[in-house]
Amino acid sequence: MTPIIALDFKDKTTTLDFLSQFPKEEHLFVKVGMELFYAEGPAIITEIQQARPVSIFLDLKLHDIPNTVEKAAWQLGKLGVAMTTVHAAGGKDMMIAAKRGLLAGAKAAGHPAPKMLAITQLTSTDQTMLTNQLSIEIPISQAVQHLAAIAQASNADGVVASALETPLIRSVTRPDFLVVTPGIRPYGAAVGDQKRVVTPGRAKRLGSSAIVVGRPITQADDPVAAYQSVKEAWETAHD
Ligand SMILES: O=C(O)c1cc(=O)[nH]c(=O)n1[C@@H]1O[C@H](COP(=O)(O)O)[C@@H](O)[C@H]1O
Repeated sequence: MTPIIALDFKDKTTTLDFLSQFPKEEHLFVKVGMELFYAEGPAIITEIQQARPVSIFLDLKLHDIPNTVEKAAWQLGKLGVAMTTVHAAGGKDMMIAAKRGLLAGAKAAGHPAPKMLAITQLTSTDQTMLTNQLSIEIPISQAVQHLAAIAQASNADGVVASALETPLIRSVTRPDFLVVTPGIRPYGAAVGDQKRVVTPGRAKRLGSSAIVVGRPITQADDPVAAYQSVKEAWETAHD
């Protein structure tokens, strides 16, 4: 998979202006998150699909009781996106219900079902926060590995985690299980609110299935050049 660009923009105009810089021949993989989806609603998915060749990762991180999540997932399954997210912390019943909803919604709309990824521990979480705020006493890598195993047993197609945890996740999951890794920072890039960061080349070497990159591309002076540089580092596994 090519690097996934996080379209964390405030509205449709900003998003389509950003995308218009990229050559149409380039098939992009982009992520629509809460900010853009809440601003524009489901129509933003079609607008982006009509604007250029693209695959869409719709990242709304569902986390609620199983019945509510199943019904929300049914709505998302109808949209024709490639991937979507739930929180593994919602538990096994919730993830199984989410997958059921996605499959049924996609079937009703005649689309292939989106891959369901489970969030393990956010890349903005560090050990101090895990221990002091969430009261989880085990090492963060062990917490992530545990949630990945639960996610696989709950019909998830993969997880979202820091690339630092990919080898541990791979040790307890099947070979085609997806490990999608945000918190990616090329050397020298501002880390911002991320805690567990990795360069694109190292993420590849650690075994990530795909990387998610936002601000290092979207806030760059030349986003197309920044994207090409991330893509090259990812493809060659060099930094
Ligand atoms: O689900 C995600 O994509 C996600 C999970 C996670 O643990 N950490 C994380 O940063 N993300 C998302 O990945 C993107 C990272 O953006 P940048 O930090 O700007 O590269 C944002 O859209 C986050 O919402």
